[in-house]
Parts: sequence; structure tokens; C-alpha cells
Amino acid sequence: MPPLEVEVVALEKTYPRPWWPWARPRGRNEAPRTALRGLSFEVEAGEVVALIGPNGAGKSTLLRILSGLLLPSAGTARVASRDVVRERPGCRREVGAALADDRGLAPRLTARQNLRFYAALYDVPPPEVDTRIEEWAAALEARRLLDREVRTFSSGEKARVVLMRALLHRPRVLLLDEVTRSLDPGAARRLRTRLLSDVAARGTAVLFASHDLAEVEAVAHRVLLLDAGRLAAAGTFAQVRPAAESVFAAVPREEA
Ligand SMILES: Nc1ncnc2c1ncn2[C@@H]1O[C@H](COP(=O)(O)OP(=O)(O)OP(=O)(O)O)[C@@H](O)[C@H]1O
Repeated sequence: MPPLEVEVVALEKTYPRPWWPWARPRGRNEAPRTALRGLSFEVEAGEVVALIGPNGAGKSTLLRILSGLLLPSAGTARVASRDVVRERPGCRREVGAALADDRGLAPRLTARQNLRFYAALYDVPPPEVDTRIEEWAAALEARRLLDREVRTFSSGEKARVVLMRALLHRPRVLLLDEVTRSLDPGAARRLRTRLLSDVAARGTAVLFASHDLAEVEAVAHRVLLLDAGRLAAAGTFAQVRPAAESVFAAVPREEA
């Protein structure tokens, strides 16, 4: 059996109540917000797993915890056999993350300079850095971007550089948060059909959040449906579809 690259057990996350007064308009007290409630699942090496669920279901919170950007409130999460809290630095090296709000590229550096900087941070062997940059740039049709300053990029162009950055150090686990959202349809299709399957074929575990169910059906070996921080269903797309349809069709309480 392939090794487990992501192991999540009874994971909880509650965002604390904001302490600053301007977060409590007209004396209203903002309650702590629970984003994950006892979530457990696993992802094997080489598996492509989709995270789906309505807005606010907890997908981004989960991906941020697994990439070491956010601490859980309870439960455990292990990535590449390392605990995301106790072994955070080692764990972050095993993860490549392209997250929605993680565009931390230096705007006045070129894409190539940004990528060289990250390659050094993630201990990519120096003789390999430029070859890997060229390879990923070719795969993501981004060679023409390499020597331009990032501040001149469109959102889709930045998304390509963020993806290259996530892949450069050959992570054991790749975490993607709605990464195809700003790509044009052709680039999104090529990412789905070629890149993700190539990455998974090399043994990388891929966990990606998406609202595009056609994309999920085309790419995912397995689907996890989150609803209000809980795992509502897990299985193949066909197995999860009925539960997903009822979750997405449910009328939010505020609108009922
Ligand atoms: N920094 C934060 N402070 C307080 N609450 C937060 C914070 N970030 C997220 N939340 C809340 O946690 C819950 C889960 O949010 P999260 O962003 O993980 O959902 P999501 O499934 O990624 O949603 P979407 O599909 O809209 O991207 C939501 O109720 C959200 O309002």
C-alpha cells in the first residue's frame, strides 16, 4: 500500500473572538467561529483528492493548517509523517502550497528572481535550480514571464508563478486552493489533464479545493465533501455526488 502522506485526526479549528473594538459594531459581540469540527481523513502518496463544500465549509482553513500557516485548536494533522504543529519547519519543506491568499511574491523582482529566492529557502540543490525553473515554466506555459517583474503580472500570470513556486522543491504533498480560478480555460484544462496527473504519478499526494465540479470529476481519484467544518461524505465523485447535491441545494438558514 502507498504510504500515507496526509493524516488528519479529529481536527478542530475555532477562530477566536476578535478583541479589537472595531470588530464589534454597535456593541454587538462577535462570537468565536468554529471552522473545523472533528475532521478525520487520509491521503496516500500519488493520490489526487478534491475538497469540495459550500462557502465557509472550512476548506481553506484546513489547507492553511496543513501548510503550517495556521495552528489547529485540537486534534492532529501529519504531513509526510511529520506533525504540522510539533515539527512545523520540517513539515513545511515537504509541502508545496498554492493558496488563495498566499500570493507573497516580491513585486519588484522578476519571476525568476522570486523562484530562485524560494529555491534557496527550500534547499533546492543550486546546480538544479535553473533547470527546474525552466522545466516548470515550460509545463505551465510561463517561460515568457520569467524575466518580467511580478508587479506587471495579471492575476492568472501570478497564479502560474505561485504554482511553479509550490512545485519547485518537489514536495511530497501539494496543496492547492482554487488554483485554476484565475487561469484561462485552456491553461486550467492543461493543468487538470497533464500537470496534476504527472505530479501524482511521481508519488506526490495532491489535495485541492475547488468549486468547479466538472474539474473535480475529471481529476480527483477521491472527493471529500465538507459541510460546516465536518466531513459530510467521502468517496469517488459518483459516490459523493448525491450528498454534494443536497448540501449545495440546502437553503442557508438566513435566507430561509
Ligand atoms: N481569520 C478568520 N477569522 C475568523 N473567522 C474566519 C477566519 N477565516 C475563516 N473564518 C471562518 O471560518 C469558516 C471557514 O472558512 P474557510 O475560509 O475555511 O471556508 P472555505 O470552505 O474555504 O470557503 P470558500 O468556499 O468561501 O473559500 C467560515 O465561517 C469563515 O467565516
